[in-house]
Amino acid sequence: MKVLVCNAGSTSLKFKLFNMPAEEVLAEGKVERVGTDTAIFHFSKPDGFRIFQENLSIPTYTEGIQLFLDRILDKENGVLGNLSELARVGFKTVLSRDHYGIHELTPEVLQGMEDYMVVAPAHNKPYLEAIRQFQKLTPDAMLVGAFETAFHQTIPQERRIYGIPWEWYETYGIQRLGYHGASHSYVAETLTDLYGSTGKAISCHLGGSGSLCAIDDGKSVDTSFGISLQVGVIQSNRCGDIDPFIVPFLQKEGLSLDEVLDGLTKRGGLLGISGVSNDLRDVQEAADAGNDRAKLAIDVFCNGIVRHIGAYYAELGGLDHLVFTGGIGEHGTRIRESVCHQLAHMGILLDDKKNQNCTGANTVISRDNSPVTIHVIPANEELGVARKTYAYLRT
Ligand SMILES: Nc1ncnc2c1ncn2[C@@H]1O[C@H](COP(=O)(O)OP(=O)(O)O)[C@@H](O)[C@H]1O
Ligand SMILES: CC(=O)OP(=O)(O)O
Ligand SMILES: [Mg+2]
Repeated sequence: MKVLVCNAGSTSLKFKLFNMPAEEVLAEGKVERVGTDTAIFHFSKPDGFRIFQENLSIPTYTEGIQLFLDRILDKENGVLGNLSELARVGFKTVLSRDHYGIHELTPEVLQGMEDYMVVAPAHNKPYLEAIRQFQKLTPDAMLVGAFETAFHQTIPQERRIYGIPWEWYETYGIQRLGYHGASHSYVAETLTDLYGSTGKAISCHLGGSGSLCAIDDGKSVDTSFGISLQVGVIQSNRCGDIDPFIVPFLQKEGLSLDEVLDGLTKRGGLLGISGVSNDLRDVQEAADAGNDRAKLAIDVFCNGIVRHIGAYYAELGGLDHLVFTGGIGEHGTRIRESVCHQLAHMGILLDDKKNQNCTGANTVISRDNSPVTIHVIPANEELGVARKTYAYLRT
């Protein structure tokens, strides 16, 4: 059965086409910097066929999806004769009111995504667009959503509950939910495959969005995202943790709620502090050229990671593995260096050479005598979604 997985990230669009249940990858594609004129397209097949294009104008996710579909349908180098060969399309969806785990994307589930648009605007919007595009393009395929919150259901209540009136929790379900479940669970599975158990681990998924997850014996026991994806470490253009009273204060100063939300969700984070870009590569380049705000943005980003690792170390009561994953986790050599050097006193001892030589593949980058083993594990969120999409039984 051919299963296509669509991972619409906040800055990127990733696809993997699987032959299931063999888990054979027939083709994969990635569009980076969606929504810009400097988008980058990668496409590859197991036979070695590769495409790499830079400086493309990809204003929306719809264009990015079409770019990938054109490639898989290409007469010469494609892998499908027709889109009707796709039996199922799995989406790494974020959240839908009252829906956790794996669901067929029925009108009710899509309505639940609409209902929660306000807490996940950078994610539910592109997913809804992508899902509607596939409803038209592949009317016979089953469309399935693997909602990110499922992995975090094991977080104990004292770390889920906010200090808010109890009826807000009961009436509106306001509590920490957590995201990046496909990535953090893949980290847990990979550590279990390598060591027989995760032990006490912290997974740092750092990409367009960033979240950390404390994992104890394979289970999520805390995470830095909340009910929304706006909190925790600073994100590429979202604010991360802030004092909630900034919102009414700015309103009182004359800004409308829409203006405040626009600032927090689109003009904050790395972009807001640096004033340069939401892409760490650009921010690093500016910092190297002497831009002080760019340097500060990187320092704030690293400090958030350090602070959360410290908190989770305390909650876990120790640490066996520290894992970096996601676009920045895999390629951000200097971010890993800065974070680990600040944590050497906790037994997180980086091998600088191994860190510099790491190409983003599955690698241990700690010193041989480091009490905590430090890993780079490339994210493979699509595999888990493919497995769940394939196994889904229509109810
Ligand atoms: N070589 C690199 N050095 C530093 N950062 C990088 C590098 N390559 C990618 N990144 C960062 O990774 C981010 C994208 O992460 P990714 O997890 O792929 O995206 P998304 O969050 O959209 O799913 C980019 O915004 C960029 O900042
Ligand atoms: C939740 C999620 O996957 O976010 P992103 O891809 O933006 O990191
Ligand atoms: Mg992502």
